[in-house]
Amino acid sequence: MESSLEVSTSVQGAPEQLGSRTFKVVVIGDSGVGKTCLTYRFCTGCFHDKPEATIGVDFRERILEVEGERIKVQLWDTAGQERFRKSMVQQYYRSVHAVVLVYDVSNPSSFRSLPLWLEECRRNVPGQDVPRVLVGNKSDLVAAGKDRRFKRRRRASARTAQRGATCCYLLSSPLLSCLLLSSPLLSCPLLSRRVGLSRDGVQSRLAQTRLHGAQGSGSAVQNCSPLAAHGGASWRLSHERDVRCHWWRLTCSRSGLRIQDSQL
Ligand SMILES: Nc1nc2c(ncn2[C@@H]2O[C@H](COP(=O)(O)OP(=O)(O)OP(=O)(O)O)[C@@H](O)[C@H]2O)c(=O)[nH]1
Repeated sequence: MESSLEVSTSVQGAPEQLGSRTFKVVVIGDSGVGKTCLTYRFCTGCFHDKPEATIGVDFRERILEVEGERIKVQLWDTAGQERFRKSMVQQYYRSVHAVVLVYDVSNPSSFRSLPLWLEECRRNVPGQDVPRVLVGNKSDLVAAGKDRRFKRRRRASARTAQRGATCCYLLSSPLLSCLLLSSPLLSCPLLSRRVGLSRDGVQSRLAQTRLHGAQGSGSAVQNCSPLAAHGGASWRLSHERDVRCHWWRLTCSRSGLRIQDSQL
């Protein structure tokens, strides 16, 4: 198994602290959906020009400040190809704090695979309802709003995924909100406009965000996302069985990260 470690503290300029808490986040999804690019970008602030297929797992880390505390986010970028995962899968999920599921918005088959990935999660973290975040990557490959065929396909596959992903979180904790809304994203003018907040504003909203209720307990829907500030759109936290999923479509390209929201 090959692995590498890329540590970045530069994005927020926070020096690593001895004894800071570590959060393990596993990133899963079909091969080629962009897991390496996404995690690399998050940790280094740069786009990975020539990523190779991940063998086993690559580790990347970044220090973030959440509610006044410096925490270490350790991303496990796992191989999408079955032959490169093999018997390691159990290790990936050991003591995991959150799982990020990635699909490629231009590749419906990567979307249809989501229930299988969720099933893998369930098998490996039995009895634990870990937060799961769904990311649709490569939205640059779909001319938004123009390709009707794709939209129809996406709606159909979204319904399928919804059935499989009945317990999907989005922005399910301050940690994950920070993870996705941290400085590389906020430096993107489009997102700043959408959020309608300065970075400090976002951070302070995140500080007010609380994960409501524990795993699986009744209804836990809360208006919490900083994105709620944009145009009155209601972004909600949920882990109710039949609650609709909220999605981000995220583009990680050479020119930066771009984010679009949509509600299924
Ligand atoms: N157009 C576009 N291409 C992307 C984006 N993100 C990644 N890619 C490309 O998608 C290809 C696969 O990216 P990876 O990050 O290696 O995919 P992966 O999911 O880590 O793949 P495995 O390691 O095999 O599991 C590369 O050629 C990337 O340049 C994106 O947002 N837009």
